[in-house]
This record gives sequence, structure tokens and C-alpha cells, in this order.
Amino acid sequence: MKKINIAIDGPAAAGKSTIAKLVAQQFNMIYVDTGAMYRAITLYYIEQESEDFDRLVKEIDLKIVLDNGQRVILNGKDVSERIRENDVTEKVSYVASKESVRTFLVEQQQKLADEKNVVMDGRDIGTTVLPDAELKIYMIASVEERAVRRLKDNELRGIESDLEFLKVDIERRDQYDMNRDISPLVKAEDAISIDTTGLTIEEVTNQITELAKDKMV
Ligand SMILES: Nc1ncnc2c1ncn2[C@@H]1O[C@H](COP(=O)(O)OP(=O)(O)OP(=O)(O)O)[C@@H](O)[C@H]1O
Ligand SMILES: Nc1ccn([C@@H]2O[C@H](COP(=O)(O)O)[C@@H](O)[C@H]2O)c(=O)n1
Repeated sequence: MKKINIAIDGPAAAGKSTIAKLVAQQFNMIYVDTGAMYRAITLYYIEQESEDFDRLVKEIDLKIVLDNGQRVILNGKDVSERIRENDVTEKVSYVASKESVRTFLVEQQQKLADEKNVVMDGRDIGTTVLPDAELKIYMIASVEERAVRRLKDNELRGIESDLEFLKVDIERRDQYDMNRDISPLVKAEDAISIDTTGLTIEEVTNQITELAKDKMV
């Protein structure tokens, strides 16, 4: 089978990471959640209380440990759980709009995908990070369904949340991500749209698996 890269983009809580992980398992590919990388820099920004992003990225040693899932190590410390907390979620889109942050991370993401065999999810994977990816998916779902999914997710992680707040936060983050100057969230021209509203995780995974098989021959 031919090695390929798969790019999965879309708005917050559309199901990108869940599905990307399952597709990667199916084909023994590497799964990379790029949102976690932006979250790690945001955590450092919060800790440092500095707007000097050029300096912040120079001080960061970011390691992505790709085992069963993905661990994020920021300057030697495992922050995989911490970066999911509300203070990071609130500020991440602001930090992700900064040019030095995006330049720093896009370079790392492209290196991870250099040898192919990667399923990478984010906001600019099909447009900027991997414009030559063999398969590009643009995943969406209604904001109501996304908020309910995130609520359940947060409950499992022990993060306090409220459905109305989540809806507002998801919409706020989407607007910010779609309207920033650098690499805004937009469907790549050659991406295939999948609306996951009302679909099960298994149904979405099967759809993408079939599309990927066609690209591997
Ligand atoms: N098709 C689906 N049906 C039901 N629940 C789903 C579906 N896809 C994902 N979920 C659930 O929705 C939640 C959010 O999914 P996930 O974290 O994968 O979204 P995401 O697009 O990666 O979000 P973000 O970009 O904000 O990190 C998870 O709890 C996941 O189990
Ligand atoms: N390729 C990407 C990935 C993420 N972002 C920004 O990070 C935020 C958090 O991402 P999650 O997937 O963990 O929700 C997201 O809202 C974007 O602001 C990005 O810009 N590019």
C-alpha cells in the first residue's frame, strides 16, 4: 500500500481528533493533533505573562510523543491534561493568530509529516501545513451537537462546564479562527466536506477509511 498523508480540518469539537486517531490506528499511521501544540504555547504565554511572542517561541522546547495517542511535553513537563483546561481554551485562538507562533509550529508539523504516513488534524493542515496531502477532509457539525459532545468530553475529564457557555465559546473560537489574517480556518479547495451531525463515530471513521483506501492503491 502507498504511504499517504491525511489532513483533517474543521471547526472546534467537530470530531477531528477522535476520528483522526481511529483512522490512524486502522492503517498503522501516525496521528498528530496540532491544536495541542497551539495549546502548549498558550500555556507558556499564560505562565510568562508576556506578549513578546518572538521571545516565547525561542524559549520553548516542545516535544510531541507519539505513542498510543499523543503526549505533549513543554520544557520537560508533560502538560497533556493541563492544556485542556478553560484558561488555555479561552486564550488559544488569540495566541494562534500570532505570526511567530504559526511559523514555529508549521515548521515542526511539516517535519513530522515529512516521511508521509501521518493523519494530522487542525485548522490549516490542508491549506498551509500539508497542501499536497493525498486526502483532505473538512469536518463540520452543528454548533448544538458540538457543544453537547464537548460537555460530555469535559465531564469525563473532570472539567467544569456549562452547555450555553460551551456553545458561545465554540462560536467565538470559530469566528476568531475563520477571520484571522494568517492561515484562517477555511476549507481547502480540494477537501471533501463531511457533516458529522447525527452520525456516529464509527460511521464517520468508515467514510474516511474508505476514501483513504482509494488513495493508497
Ligand atoms: N460522530 C460523532 N458522534 C458523536 N460524538 C462524537 C463524534 N465525533 C466526535 N465525537 C465526540 O465529540 C467530542 C469532541 O470531539 P473531538 O475532540 O474529536 O473534536 P475536535 O474536532 O478534535 O475538537 P477540537 O478541535 O476542539 O480539539 C469527543 O468527546 C468525541 O468523542
Ligand atoms: N492547525 C491548527 C490547530 C489549532 N489551531 C488553534 O488552536 C486552537 C485549539 O485547537 P483545538 O483543536 O485543540 O481545539 C484552535 O481554536 C485554533 O485557534 C490553529 O490555529 N491551527
